[in-house]
Amino acid sequence: MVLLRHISVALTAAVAALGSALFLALSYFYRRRVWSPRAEYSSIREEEEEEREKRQVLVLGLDGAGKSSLLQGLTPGEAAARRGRCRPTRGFNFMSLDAPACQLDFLEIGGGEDLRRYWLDYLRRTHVLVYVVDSSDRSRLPLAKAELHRLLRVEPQLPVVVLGNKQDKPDAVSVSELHEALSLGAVADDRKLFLLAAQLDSKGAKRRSCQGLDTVQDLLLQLV
Ligand SMILES: Nc1nc2c(ncn2[C@@H]2O[C@H](COP(=O)(O)OP(=O)(O)OP(=O)(O)O)[C@@H](O)[C@H]2O)c(=O)[nH]1
Ligand SMILES: [Mg+2]
Repeated sequence: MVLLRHISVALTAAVAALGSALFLALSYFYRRRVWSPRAEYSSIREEEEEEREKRQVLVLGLDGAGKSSLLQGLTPGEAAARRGRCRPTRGFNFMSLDAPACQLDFLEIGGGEDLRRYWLDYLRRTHVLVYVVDSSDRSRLPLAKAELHRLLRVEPQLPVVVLGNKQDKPDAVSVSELHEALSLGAVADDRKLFLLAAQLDSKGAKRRSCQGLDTVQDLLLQLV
């Protein structure tokens, strides 16, 4: 009887010791995985870096100017096959471009009359404005100018790239005429403002024939 009691006490002690050892091992393991200050610090740093590397490019301009064509032209890979098949944007259109230094997030808001009232809502969150103009749409150049200057008044410091698109069309105005028609000379000297000629729709041809794309991309990477 006494022997049995000794064996039972010994077994209880062994189970208790094993349990404690297991508990200590598990606590140590989870403390290292969950609470390590170094791990927490590095995950915060990673999130911050991810956030810091994103830059938003807002793409605006009247309907039919070529905003979606710009986004398609800049999209690498599969989308290239769909170039030249743009439909009017009924809301917004988004595309990301991974550059070595950062991620460029392009956001196009449709240029139809009903959508233009929303343009201002997106200005404050953006790093660069790309304003696309149909250089051949002569009758609507005054409207394109009025809408551009409305945007410029709201964000006096925002860098702006104006693209004089559809330069392939015979009735397109030249870049200097566009400068005049859009009253770009009246824009404050301290604003970063660029006017580039472009031909963004290649009707299914390769990127090389979409004139202005590489220049636009390089310029944007410098501005953001
Ligand atoms: N000839 C010519 N056509 C172009 C050029 N760029 C765009 N287009 C055409 O113009 C039309 C309108 O282009 P989109 O890119 O859809 O215009 P958008 O500014 O996105 O228009 P919304 O989405 O309606 O605001 C399409 O049929 C394009 O194929 C260009 O450089 N030359
Ligand atoms: Mg569009």
